[in-house]
Amino acid sequence: MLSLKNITKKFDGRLAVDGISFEVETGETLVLLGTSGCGKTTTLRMINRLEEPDSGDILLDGKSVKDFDVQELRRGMGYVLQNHGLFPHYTVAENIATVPNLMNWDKKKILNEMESLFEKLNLDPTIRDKFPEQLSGGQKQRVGLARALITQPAVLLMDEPFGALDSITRISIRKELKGLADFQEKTIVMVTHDVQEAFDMADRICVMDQGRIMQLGTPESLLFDSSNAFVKQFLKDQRLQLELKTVKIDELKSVLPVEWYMNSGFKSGQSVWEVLEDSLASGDATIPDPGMLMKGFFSFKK
Ligand SMILES: Nc1ncnc2c1ncn2[C@@H]1O[C@H](COP(=O)(O)OP(=O)(O)OP(=O)(O)O)[C@@H](O)[C@H]1O
Repeated sequence: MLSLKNITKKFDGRLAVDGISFEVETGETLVLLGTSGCGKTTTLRMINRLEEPDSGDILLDGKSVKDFDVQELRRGMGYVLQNHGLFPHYTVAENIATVPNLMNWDKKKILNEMESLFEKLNLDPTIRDKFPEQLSGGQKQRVGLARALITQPAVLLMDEPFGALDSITRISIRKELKGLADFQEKTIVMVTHDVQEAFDMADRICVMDQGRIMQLGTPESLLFDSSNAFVKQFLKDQRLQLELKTVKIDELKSVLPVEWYMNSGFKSGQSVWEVLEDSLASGDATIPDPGMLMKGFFSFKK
């Protein structure tokens, strides 16, 4: 478990992070969400000591990060950046093997782990000997992820990891990652300013403004249980889509007619959004009456 306790950081006398506290459970994904300059990246960088807080403490499984050897601490935390952070003069294979080489892994183990990551991250194995500039944006980001994951760190820090990608690639990488067992087991802190991305990835979301936490909670609680004016305004433009993505079809059982529920081709656990999307994609309606579904959704919200 990762705990931040009353963390403060100033740059040139100005507070960038102002008394932040939160905990991230093992296996949980916490997303720091907020506009540019609200202190998300600084918060993330303090976790692996790329920045030092002015006050407060950060604990990893009960031990202050200050008491770790800094190299050892960073090796235990994968770090993924928006611009992938690959070394331009290293091949893909050399980039991914950087930390395993520092840890004196034998060549065979590195190759085996690399092969398995190529498969999991949908990377074409023929790019192994290419240099980053010869790759597409999506491939570079996948290589960046492979590099962060190869040593199986317990903690993964991700700073706008999909920010440089087009929206289609971004959505597909997000879906792939969320499906990976390696990913689900980790303690993850991810930074983004993209509201949809936060809602797609997070177990809990920490909305920040001017170095402070405005609200920290599940996507549901941010949408349906927020009295915070900043949070309301921040989610305003995308609220309907977020709500449709957050409410599960199973939750509408009590408000939809039984025959609608019985005759529809949805899978339990799908969000209302996914059911609508599937229905549109299939061409012939898999749900008998989409209007009925929307009616049910709005009456559920009341
Ligand atoms: N090394 C630094 N020196 C001086 N000021 C800094 C430094 N790093 C960050 N800041 C300032 O601290 C504040 C918070 O920056 P930070 O990068 O953490 O915000 P952010 O929410 O991640 O924004 P963005 O999404 O634009 O990266 C900003 O006002 C920024 O200008």
